[in-house]
Amino acid sequence: MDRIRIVGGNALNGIIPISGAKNAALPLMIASLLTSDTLTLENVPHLADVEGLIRILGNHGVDIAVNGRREHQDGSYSRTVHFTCRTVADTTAPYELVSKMRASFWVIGPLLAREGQARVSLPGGCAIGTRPVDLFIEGLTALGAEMEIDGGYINAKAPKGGLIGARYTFPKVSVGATHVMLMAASLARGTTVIGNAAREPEVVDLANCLNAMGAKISGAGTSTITIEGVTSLSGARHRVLPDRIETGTYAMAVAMTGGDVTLSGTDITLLDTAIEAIRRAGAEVSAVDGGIRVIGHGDAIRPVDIVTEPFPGFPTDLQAQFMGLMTRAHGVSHVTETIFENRFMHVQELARLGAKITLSGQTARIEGVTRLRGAPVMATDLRASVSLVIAGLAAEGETMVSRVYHLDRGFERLEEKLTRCGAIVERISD
Ligand SMILES: CC(=O)N[C@H]1[C@@H](OP(=O)(O)OP(=O)(O)OC[C@H]2O[C@@H](n3ccc(=O)[nH]c3=O)[C@H](O)[C@@H]2O)O[C@H](CO)[C@@H](O)[C@@H]1O
Ligand SMILES: C=C(OP(=O)(O)O)C(=O)O
Repeated sequence: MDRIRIVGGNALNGIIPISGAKNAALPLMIASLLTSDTLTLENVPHLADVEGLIRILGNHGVDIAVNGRREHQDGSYSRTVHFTCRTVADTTAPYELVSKMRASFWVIGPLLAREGQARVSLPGGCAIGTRPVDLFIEGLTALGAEMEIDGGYINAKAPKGGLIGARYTFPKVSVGATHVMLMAASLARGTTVIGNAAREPEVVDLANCLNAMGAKISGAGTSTITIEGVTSLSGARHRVLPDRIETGTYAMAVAMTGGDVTLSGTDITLLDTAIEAIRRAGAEVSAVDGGIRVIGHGDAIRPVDIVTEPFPGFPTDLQAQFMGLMTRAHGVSHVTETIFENRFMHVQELARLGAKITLSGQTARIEGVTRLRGAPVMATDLRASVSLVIAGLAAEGETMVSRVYHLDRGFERLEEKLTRCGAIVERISD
């Protein structure tokens, strides 16, 4: 199993190219199930989750052609992938595949809309909470589907003639359930109005792509989304939006190690709340042509309290990384997690590096320390693992991160990107 070895203490200087967003690419890829034409996606990141979903879509009958990568001067490369699902080969998404990645459960929306039925295993994904699927069941039921749980699977059946547009208001904001409702309602008869929809940029990206395919969606990015159903969707070409979580992660790394880094190919407006928190912590962050410039001052980090919330609030997917940053702040800060009930697995691992963190319910109290010391640590989930990497970059001596398969789900060429900016980071394959 691969490990990542980090020797901390170097400031980061240079350019880090930001990849296409994992959390946008996954629903966009799934949208290819809605049409018999080709959906072409540009800027698709090369990640374990994307490769996993390619296998899952293949099982449903999607032909996939990957165009070679093109290296750019800043070290970035773009991958264009063509997805064609002439006919759906199988409406079952089996446990062996779906249990590895939560987002693969979302195939339930397009399968139900296009084929009138789906049998999809209950999902897996990061162990950060119970992560139920009640909102998907309620939402699709509102569109007229019969939903039944049987042997660890959801059996979904559309009424004769297909799904029917309806008004449905989510009792709680869910990114995944909003994605699924957008895809399902696009091919329903009549108009659907979704209340309390997720407003994340990845939802807007999916809506834009579906509209390019012929859907009639308005209001994405607000809490009320209206979808006028159409009888069929066509192919389209769409560019996956930049990864705001990767952007925020590297910005926090620079804030922690010090240095001057341009994050290229990204957009500051995707993560206003996180940028504001990083600025309050003492780093200088500005929009520059084609990206964001971050100047960190390493030893002069100020304590900042944050609370995770659905977009546009502080993203839960940056909570662990921000806690890493706060471990070296001058003073006490508080990090409150409101989205997932078990997203503090990084706390005990950060403690191995010398961090002083105490937990009380959903709030962590972090007492900044003057220095962290390298140690062996274990990745427990995707974002927790990268928080250990950035803490390792700022720690004295060697940090060895094990179980890096978590990291490979969501961070493309992490060692390479950091090494190019002066960090000592290497992958050790045992
Ligand atoms: C692949 C992807 O895009 N994953 C992101 C997506 O996950 P995901 O779409 O799974 O997260 P949700 O927005 O659905 O979850 C938000 C909250 O709603 C709850 N919930 C959700 C569905 C449901 O049927 N019932 C229910 O109670 C969840 O347990 C959680 O407490 O949004 C999360 C919140 O921004 C991010 O952390 C994940 O990185
Ligand atoms: C939690 C995440 O992914 P997933 O929803 O696939 O578990 C994540 O991207 O941080």
